[in-house]
This record gives sequence, structure tokens and C-alpha cells, in this order.
Amino acid sequence: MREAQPGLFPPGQGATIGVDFMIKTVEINGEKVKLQIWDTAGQERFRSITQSYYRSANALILTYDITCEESFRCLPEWLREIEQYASNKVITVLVGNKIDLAERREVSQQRAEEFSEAQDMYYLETSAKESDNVEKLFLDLACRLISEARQNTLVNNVSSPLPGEGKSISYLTCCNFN
Ligand SMILES: Nc1nc2c(ncn2[C@@H]2O[C@H](COP(=O)(O)OP(=O)(O)OP(=O)(O)O)[C@@H](O)[C@H]2O)c(=O)[nH]1
Repeated sequence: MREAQPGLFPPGQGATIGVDFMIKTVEINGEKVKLQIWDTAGQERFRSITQSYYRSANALILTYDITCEESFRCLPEWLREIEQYASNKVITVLVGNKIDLAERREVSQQRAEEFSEAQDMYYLETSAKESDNVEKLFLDLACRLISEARQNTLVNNVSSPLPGEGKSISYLTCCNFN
């Protein structure tokens, strides 16, 4: 998440405690879109805190490490969490991170793409360290959110906001996912 803001990739940063928050603004077709991003801790001991954040999310970015087969195998467990706690209208993006370590890759792109297609998820590979595809991830996500908002299928979270949360999606006329 920190790499979403230029120069913030923190080598050796410790594990997330509970939930971290940031705002990122992207520009699409000359319009500014404000994304409110919660980075929830992966550790089991924070699960009861992080689960409460799924409810109001319009989109979820599920990130695994392409150099760690185990992180990929955990995905079904995370999908069960999403099914249980998130809205059924939530947009889910699967991200394979650490492509700067391609020589240590344990999960092929094809395998990840097949998995995400079967789960109706958009798939992207990134390197938070090298800033590869990070901007694209948030731009694509903003486009999808706008598209869903125009069709009125997003979670209506205005009535039950989380701390610091407000209306964050502009209604734009067109998006190009390519
Ligand atoms: N080489 C490389 N290392 C990365 C990349 N992204 C994260 N890391 C490193 O991987 C380790 C774990 O990163 P985190 O961002 O803490 O992982 P996390 O899954 O969010 O962990 P929690 O905060 O516990 O949920 C850290 O040492 C990071 O510096 C990347 O794209 N490339």
C-alpha cells in the first residue's frame, strides 16, 4: 500500500498492526478520483479487527507473493473471509506481488490467471519495490469502481461509514481498461 504513494516503499517495514489507512487520488479522463485505502493486517491475531472493515469496502485487493507458493495456497481461505464478511457486490482484484524477484517465482502467471478467472477476479502482477504496475492497479481499480457506480451496483456505505470515510467515487463518463 505504501508504494501507492511515491517514495514510500519501506524496505524491511514491520508487519501491519491492525489496520493502516491512506488516501490516494488518481486522475481519470481529467477527473480526480479519491480512493480511501485500508491495509488490513495479514496476521491471524488481527482477524476480528480486519473483518469489520470488509463490510463497507467497494473493492478488495487480495495480494499474494509470487515467490511463495504458500501465500497462493492461502487464497481460498481469504476468499471464504470475503464471502462471509464483504458485500456480494464487492470488486475483488488479485495481485501477484514481488515480480522484481522473478527468478524466485513459485507461482506461474498462467496458474494465477486461471485461478482469478475461475473466481471472477481481475488479476495483475506488481512489484511494490520497483513500482511496477502499482499505479496501473489503482487506475484500473478506479475505472472499475466508476463503472460499477454508474450502474449503481456498489455497496452503499454512506449510511454506515468507517472512521474517516466519506463519499469517494465520482461519476465519470468513460473508462478504458486497456
Ligand atoms: N522484493 C520485494 N519485496 C517486497 C515487495 N513488497 C513487499 N516486499 C517485502 O516483503 C516483506 C513483507 O511485506 P509487507 O508489506 O509487510 O507484507 P504484508 O503481507 O502486508 O504483511 P502484513 O503487514 O503482516 O499484512 C517486507 O520485507 C517488504 O519489504 C516487492 O514488491 N518486492
